[in-house]
Amino acid sequence: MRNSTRTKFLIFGLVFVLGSALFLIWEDKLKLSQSLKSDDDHLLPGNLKVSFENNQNKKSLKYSDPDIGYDVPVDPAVITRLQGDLNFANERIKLLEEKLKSFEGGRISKKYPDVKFQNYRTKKRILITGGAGFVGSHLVDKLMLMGHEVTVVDNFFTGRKENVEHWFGHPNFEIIHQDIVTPLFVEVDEIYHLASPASPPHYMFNPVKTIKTNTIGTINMLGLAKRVGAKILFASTSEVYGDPEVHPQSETYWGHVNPIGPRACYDEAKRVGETLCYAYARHEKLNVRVARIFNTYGPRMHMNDGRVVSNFIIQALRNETITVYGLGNQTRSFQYVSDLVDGLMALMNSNYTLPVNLGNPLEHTILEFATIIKSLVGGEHAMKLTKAVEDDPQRRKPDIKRAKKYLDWEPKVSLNEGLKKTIEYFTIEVKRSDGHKVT
Ligand SMILES: O=C(O)[C@H]1O[C@H](OP(=O)(O)OP(=O)(O)OC[C@H]2O[C@@H](n3ccc(=O)[nH]c3=O)[C@H](O)[C@@H]2O)[C@H](O)[C@@H](O)[C@@H]1O
Repeated sequence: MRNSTRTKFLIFGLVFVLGSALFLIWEDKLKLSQSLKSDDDHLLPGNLKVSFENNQNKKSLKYSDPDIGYDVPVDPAVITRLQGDLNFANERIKLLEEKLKSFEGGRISKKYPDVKFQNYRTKKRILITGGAGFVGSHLVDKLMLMGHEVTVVDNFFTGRKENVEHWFGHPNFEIIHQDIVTPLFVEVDEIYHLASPASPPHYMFNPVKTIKTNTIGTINMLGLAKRVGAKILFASTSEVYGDPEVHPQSETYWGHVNPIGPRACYDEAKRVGETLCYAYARHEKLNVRVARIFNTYGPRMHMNDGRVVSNFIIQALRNETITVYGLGNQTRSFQYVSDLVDGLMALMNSNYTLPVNLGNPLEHTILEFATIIKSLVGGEHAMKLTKAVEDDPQRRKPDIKRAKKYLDWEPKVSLNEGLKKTIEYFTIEVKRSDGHKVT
């Protein structure tokens, strides 16, 4: 009796288990067909394998389980939608992979020029105001290659990020987007204070702003130098000599500036900048350097700078008429940017504290200069004499005896060599700005 009861229980149990299993399978199938009917792909169970089989023009879905195979008829619209979703997902993956690649290229595996190793005693922390500008960015390159820590501060009025972008992400490099008319707090050993618009059209664009940058901005930088005990170099200009009555101009000449003319915002502001430097030097024992920079040219000059070098080269490259202001017998002496950078560094590293002219004494009239550029660019270019510029200095040539004696510096790059490099640079810039592909 006992045994037959046990057997009955066993049979009952077996039937129950089998029944439940069959019910579960039926329920699963029901859910599947409902999910397909509901036309909602989010309900598709994860273990479904989609196989697009054409069976008498009907498409079917299958379980991925190899033991149990169901062919469930499905609406072709669902398959089309699934295919669309799959394509969309693949496109998104491709896009994300490309983004990841560019991110890695830009940040992680970026190649920098080889930078010299400096130990903690020789490595300097250097601030360059206007470091994204034409001269500033070449100075950045030189100091970075020497292995120093360089911080650039620029308001990007005439400076451009692309001038220094090759250093972005380097551990020795930092860039601050700020106008130096607002005080700046950084810990540095040396300051190269170059920030200011420099070409006549740029500095005349907003005269009051040019004055503020060279006065308030300079006070801020001198204050910073005082606070942190840094040495500071102020980028002054040959324009402090105005339209000179002494030729060539030596540092002992006090100049001939019209204090109320259109150039005064720059000339007089730079003169006040120098005055501020020596007031701080006398009263605050600040270690100052003053460079009087003469006409400088080279790659990274602004295309719309309006200066004679960029204007003439661009006009020649575009086969436009070369515009000579006035009679063209005014003179200038042009130095290549790498010579200037060497001079600035030599001055900073010297013990000489009075102003020093940095320029190339080779003097040309503007007409001669136009002819030189025409012959280097090649082709036939018309030349036109246009209205003279107000207060345009008529003669300019640096006396560089001081720089030779105290800095052991003189320019090395010939006009021919420097202009060829500059023309190469502008050839690419002109193509780019005219919408041509640059290879
Ligand atoms: O480097 C210097 O010593 C100072 O002088 C230059 O000012 P400037 O000499 O007037 O420079 P440019 O604008 O290049 O003019 C040079 C001469 O070429 C003439 N010029 C300029 C442009 C042009 O299209 N045609 C032309 O004949 C000007 O009238 C001027 O006589 C710079 O612009 C200043 O930043 C700098 O401080």
